Formats: sequence, structure tokens, C-alpha cells
Amino acid sequence: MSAAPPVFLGSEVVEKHLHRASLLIPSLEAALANFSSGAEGGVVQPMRTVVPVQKYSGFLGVMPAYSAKDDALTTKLVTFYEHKKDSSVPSHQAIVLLFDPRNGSLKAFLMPADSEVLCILGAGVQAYSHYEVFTEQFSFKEVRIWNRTKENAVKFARSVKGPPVQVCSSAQDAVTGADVIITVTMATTPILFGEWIKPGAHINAVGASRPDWRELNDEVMKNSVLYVDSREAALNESGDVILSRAEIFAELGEVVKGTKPALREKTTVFKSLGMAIEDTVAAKFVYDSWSAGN
Ligand SMILES: NC(=O)C1=CN([C@@H]2O[C@H](COP(=O)(O)OP(=O)(O)OC[C@H]3O[C@@H](n4cnc5c(N)ncnc54)[C@H](OP(=O)(O)O)[C@@H]3O)[C@@H](O)[C@H]2O)C=CC1
Ligand SMILES: O=C([O-])C1=[NH+]CCC1
Repeated sequence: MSAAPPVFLGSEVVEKHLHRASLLIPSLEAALANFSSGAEGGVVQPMRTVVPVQKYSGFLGVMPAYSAKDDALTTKLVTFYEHKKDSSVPSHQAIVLLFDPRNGSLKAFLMPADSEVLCILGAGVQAYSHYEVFTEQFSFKEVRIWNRTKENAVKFARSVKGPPVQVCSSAQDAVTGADVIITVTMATTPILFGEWIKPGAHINAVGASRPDWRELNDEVMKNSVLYVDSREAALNESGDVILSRAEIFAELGEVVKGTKPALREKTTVFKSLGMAIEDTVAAKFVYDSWSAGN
């Protein structure tokens, strides 16, 4: 019997089936726990390969993963390029190939306690998705944003549907007194400094995905309890981790499994680099919903 031809699920279909990013939270929690469980977790995820395209200040990332428990096999191909102000091309472009793990046939392509003050540094694609999930999951009294280009922060504040967002003129103003700080920029040198941070704050550090890029300065890294998505990846790819020599306390999956604590009273950093297994469960979620005709 020949394999069914692969289907192409573009961004509109993905958005229809994944109309709220938080729908993925249960599968992502399970995937992180499986990833941090060694062979027993059934996740095979080699370090991603990142190909520099030096001539054009860009990178191609190849991110394969298999989850035996989800029976899902994917590879994401993602390019990330320095964003040119006059360009209509997004800085990140990605495609996920979903294979049938039983025979390797290609099935589909997919495109793409008490916290009161949320602060977002950056106003790009990731800023929007983090705002959506954080304001849906938690009740903040105040949401602030700072961005390198202020007009883009103003546009963000005007266009999001949810709690009002206050645009700040400096990163320091945005960060001062914040309980949760999300850094989602393409910065290559620090934009967040330890002296601004309220003790006990939590920082979700999402950008700086190259070994020589930084979003957080040494003081932030050294004075916080550090969580990562993957120890191996953090020690190979994260400039904030490698250059600060900060000690990694736990993988997030270990917290999900309950083998390491979430130290809420301490100042904490979650350094996220993004993992292929997250794309695997997301791709399976969308494909299963699409094929069930939901
Ligand atoms: N951990 C993970 O799982 C993932 C991480 N990422 C990373 O998250 C970050 C944000 O991605 P995304 O939102 O898609 O990117 P976008 O290109 O959509 O947005 C980039 C943002 O960074 C700002 N920025 C760019 N250069 C600088 C700089 N030198 N200093 C300060 N701010 C700067 C831009 O500001 P301006 O408006 O002025 O241009 C803009 O707000 C990237 O580093 C990306 O690689 C992405 C996907 C997954
Ligand atoms: O997980 C991901 O796709 C990426 N992380 C950093 C750049 C792209």
C-alpha cells in the first residue's frame, strides 16, 4: 500500500486548530517531563544543528525529535535573520515536517503565587504569544512593555486583546518592581541588568539563542536560580549561560516531574532556547485536530 500524499497545513489552518496557544500547555508539560526522564521518557532529541549564513547575518536551525509516548516524529527547519527595518520578511521563518513514525512517510507540513506586574521587553512575534499565554493563565494587575523601537511597543499596546498594556520609555522603568519579566528580543548584548530586578522576581529569557549573544547581564545570571529547557543545549547554545558561567539548577521537565523544586520565593531565570520536542507535540496536536475534522 502506498503512503497517502503529505498535506500542507498553512498558518491559517494551524491558527484555526491551535486558536489559543495555551491549548498546548498539557502536552508541553508532558513533553518537558519526558525529555528530562532519560531513556524512560522515550524522547530522542539530538542537539539541533545551526548553520550560520554569515554573508547575510542569518542562521538555519535543523531541529529533529521523536516522542515514543506521543508516537510523533518531526523535524523543524527554522531560519532566523537579523531583521532589517525596511523588510517585510519576518526575522524567523519555520516549517515543521511531521512524519508517520511507523514507516517514515511524510504526513504533513506545518507553518508556523501572586504576581501583580508583568513586564515584556521586546514587541515582536514572541512578545504577542507570551502576552497571550501569560495574561490568560495569570491575573496581573499591571502589564508593561518596553521595546527598542517605541512605535512597535505602542502598536503592541493598541492591538492586543486583553488587559491594558503600559508602554515604558526605558527598559529600566519597565522592569522596576516587576514580578515577572519576559525578554523576547533579538539583542546580542544585555538589555536586562541585575540592579533593576526586584528580589524574588521571575525572568523568562527567550531570546539570545547563540553562544555569543546575551539578553541578561552576569549579575542577573549569577544572582538567580537558573532553570533551562535542556542542560545540554544551554551549555552549547546560550550565551547568557555559557559566558556568565552561571550554575544550572534544573531542567523545567524535572520541575514538572517533581524531582526538582520550583523555588518561587527566590529570584529565578528560565532560560529557554526552544526544543524540537515542543514542535513535535504541537505539530501532532494540530494534525490530529485537522484530520479529525474539528
Ligand atoms: N526560546 C524559544 O523557544 C524561542 C526563542 N526565539 C527567540 O526569541 C526572540 C524574539 O523572537 P521574535 O519575537 O520572533 O522576533 P521578532 O523579529 O518578531 O522581534 C524581535 C524583537 O527584538 C527587538 N530587537 C531586535 N534587535 C534588538 C536589539 N539589538 N536590542 C533590543 N531589542 C532588539 C525588536 O525590536 P524593534 O521593534 O526595535 O525591531 C523586536 O521587538 C529572538 O531572539 C528569537 O530567536 C524565537 C522562537 C522560539
Ligand atoms: O526554537 C526555535 O525555533 C528557535 N529558537 C531560537 C531561534 C529559533
